[in-house]
Formats: sequence, C-alpha cells, structure tokens
Amino acid sequence: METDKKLVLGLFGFGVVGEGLYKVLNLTPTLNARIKKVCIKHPDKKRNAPPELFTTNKNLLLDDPEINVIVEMIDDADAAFDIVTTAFKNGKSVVSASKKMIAEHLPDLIELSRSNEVSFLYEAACCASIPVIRNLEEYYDNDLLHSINAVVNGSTNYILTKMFEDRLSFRDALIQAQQLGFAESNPTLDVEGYDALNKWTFLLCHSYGLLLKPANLVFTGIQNITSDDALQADTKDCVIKLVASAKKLKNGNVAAFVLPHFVKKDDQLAFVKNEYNGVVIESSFADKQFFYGKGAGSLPTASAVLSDISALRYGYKYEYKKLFRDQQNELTNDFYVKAYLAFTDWSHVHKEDFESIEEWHSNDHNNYLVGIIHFKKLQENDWWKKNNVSLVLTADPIIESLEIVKLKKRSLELAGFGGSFALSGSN
Ligand SMILES: NC(=O)c1ccc[n+]([C@@H]2O[C@H](COP(=O)([O-])OP(=O)(O)OC[C@H]3O[C@@H](n4cnc5c(N)ncnc54)[C@H](OP(=O)(O)O)[C@@H]3O)[C@@H](O)[C@H]2O)c1
Ligand SMILES: N[C@@H](CCO)C(=O)O
Repeated sequence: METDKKLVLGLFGFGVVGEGLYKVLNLTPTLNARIKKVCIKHPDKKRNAPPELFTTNKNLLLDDPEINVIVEMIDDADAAFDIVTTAFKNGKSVVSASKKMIAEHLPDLIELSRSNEVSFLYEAACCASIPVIRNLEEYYDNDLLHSINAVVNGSTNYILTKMFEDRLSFRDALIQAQQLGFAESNPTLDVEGYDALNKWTFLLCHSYGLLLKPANLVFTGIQNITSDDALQADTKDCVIKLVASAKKLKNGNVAAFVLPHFVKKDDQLAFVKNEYNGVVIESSFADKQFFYGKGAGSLPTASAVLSDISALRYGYKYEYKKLFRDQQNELTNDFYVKAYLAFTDWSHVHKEDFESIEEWHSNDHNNYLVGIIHFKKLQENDWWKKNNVSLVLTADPIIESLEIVKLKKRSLELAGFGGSFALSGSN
C-alpha cells in the first residue's frame, strides 16, 4: 500500500479553521502535504500568509491537475456543496468541515464520491478534535451499539457553562463564544440547536446506518433555558446540557433526537464544560466508553482536518458499512419521554398531550411540570418550543414500555389528576 503519497492541497477558506490548518501544516513538516492555493471570498482582507497564495477564482484550484485534494473550510453551505461536488467530478478527494452542507446533502455526497472513486472525509465536522466518526466507522462496526449520548456543540456548552457557573448573561456568553471562534457565522445555528442537529444527522449514518434529513429529527437548542431551569436541575442533582441522543430500543428501532437534558452531576457528560465536547457510547460487553476533547476552535478543529489529510496518504475512505448492510436500522418516534417543562402561562402548554404529570408547580412568576409524553407529540407539534416554553428531558428520559405509562396514568386518575389534571393553583 502506498503510504507517502504526495498531497497537493487546494484550500477553500482562511477563517478560524482554514488559517488554523495553515498554521498546523507549517508545524507538521513530516506530512508530505503542501497548500498550493487558497480561495477566499474577500480579497482585501489582511492575511497572515504570503499574498500570492490567495485567489478568489475557485477554478484555479478545482481545475488544477496538480492539486489532488480540496480542503473545504468555508462558512457558506450552498457554495461548499458546489465546490465539493465539482471537486469529486474532477477526480479530487475532499476534506470538509461543513456540517450543514454534509447533513443536507449526504446521500448525494456519498453517491458522487463513490462513483468518482475519491475520498470524502469530514472528521472535523463533528466534535472537532474528537475522532468520533472514524471510531464509529471502524471500531463499532457491529450490532452491539446500544446508545450514544453526546455534547456535540461547543458554543452552547460554553454558554451554559458561563451562564450557570460564572453567572454571565446569555448575551455576554454568546459574544465570548463568537470572539473565541467557536460560534457559527450565524450563531442562531448554534443557539437554536441546528448545528447539533446537523452533526447528529450524519453521525447517525456512521453509528446506526441511518440516512436521514435534518428535518426527520426532533430537536431544539438552549434559546429558552433560564437560570430558574438551572436551579430546578440543581434540586435534582443535575446540570443542564444540550444532548444529542440515540438509543437502540428493545424492538430494534432507533430513537434519536437533540434536546436539552438534565444530566446527573456524576454522569461523564456533566464534566464536559465550556467548548469541550463529549461522547458516551454504550455497547454490549464494553459497557460505557467516554470520548472527550475540544469541540470547537481553530487549532483543535484543524487537528482533525490534519488527521483526515494524513489518512489520504493511504487512500482512506469511509465505507458506510452500516448503511449498505442488508439488515437496516429504522428511526422510530414510537416511545415516550419524561420531560420537565417551564413556562410563563398554562395556556402555552398542551397539557392534554401528556400521558401523566408527576410533578407540577405554579405561582405568579414560575410554572413548571414534569410529565410523560409520547415522542410523536413532540414531533407533530412545536408548541413546546414557542412562547419561551423551555423543555428539558429528565436524566434517562426514554420510556419504552406502554404498560408502565398506563399504570402511572391510572394511578394519577385514581388520585384525582385524570383528564385535565386539575392544574389550577400551586402544589
Ligand atoms: N470554528 C470552528 O470551531 C469550527 C469547527 C468545526 C467546523 N467548522 C466549520 O468550518 C467551516 C469554516 O468555519 P470558520 O469558523 O473557519 O468560519 P470563518 O472564520 O467565518 O471563515 C470562513 C471562511 O470562508 C471563506 N468563504 C466564505 N465563502 C466563500 C466562498 N464562496 N469561496 C471561498 N471562500 C469563502 C471566507 O472568506 P473571507 O476570509 O474572504 O471572508 C473565510 O475565510 C464552517 O462550515 C464551520 O461550520 C467550524
Ligand atoms: N459552532 C460549532 C463549531 C464546531 O463545530 C460549535 O460551537 O460546536
């Protein structure tokens, strides 16, 4: 096998990640790789690299026969798709970090890279410095993956840490995340959960062979989380994290979503703070395994890009083995979850959607309930994201057995909480 193929790189983007890669490559002379040209958008910006390296003409990179790898690190998903697919058609391998582009176009990207017999690697696109995609591809290539729970967005984790440990306001914490290069150019993608959703969409392909669109998954971000919610978490010996979650249910189908969770203070994910990410994998025989590392930022992200470039020396490709297996996994929304819901007005909550309400509190300024709801209700409606309603799943939220839910509902009915649950006043 050829292991020291000469790599001539065409780099798109010289922002937080692109410039990080330029620095990291300069510090790694043993890697037989050189950047021949960098395509950027704004020619007048000052750059920390020789001016002759830069161009705004993408074809100088895409049509150059000497360039055999395109490294795509731009913040425009549509332009990225055009660049990446042209590179494939021109017989060039691609390393990308564009989560949004990958999540929205994965089936086409897999098809085109395979038909053109080139590599398409994107380790930096999920959990930045943590080698989670290659591990899921290679190490967990079997049916024994029970569940994955992960903090996959550095900016929201940074904001939650700063808000609840350092008492910073949401706005100040977000500004810091932007200044440190963690946030997306449009930070709504981070805050409202889209970035984590995009990452989870393609990670589910590598973990369970599910080829989904982001729209298939239930998700929200941290936009409605308040300090009152953090106090409630504390009373339950928990902290709040935005968790991307997937679990193989007893019937063989996969439950998957991205939602805020109460995480027990002794759970591995509770130790994931600031821009760090963490992934807890549960598998047969091995039990729990925990991956931890920086999930955003210039050099940590560039280190994953470097590792992908390095893997191209020996022609590494994702095989998508789980996707092309005869026995396919399926996504399901047929299960229940236990959720905490905080809100300003009872009229904002569809309490009839709940199978049971186990705990509730109501006064002039603070209302919340803890109840069990069928997951389909969250998929079919979005009242739980509107009017500042904040939904946080409880620790270990998935309930598979209808019988338990029915029993609890019956006991609540017997206790006088049937039908409308008689929710006036405080308890
Ligand atoms: N920041 C992180 O921690 C991180 C981590 C993992 C993945 N990512 C992903 O990596 C990508 C880059 O992120 P970033 O943080 O480096 O963004 P950034 O700092 O905003 O840089 C974006 C770069 O893209 C260039 N660009 C935009 N449109 C272009 C086009 N059509 N053609 C050529 N260049 C174009 C910009 O050019 P100008 O310099 O001329 O404006 C800039 O250099 C995004 O997809 C992001 O989601 C980021
Ligand atoms: N905005 C992303 C960058 C890393 O993908 C985050 O905060 O996680």
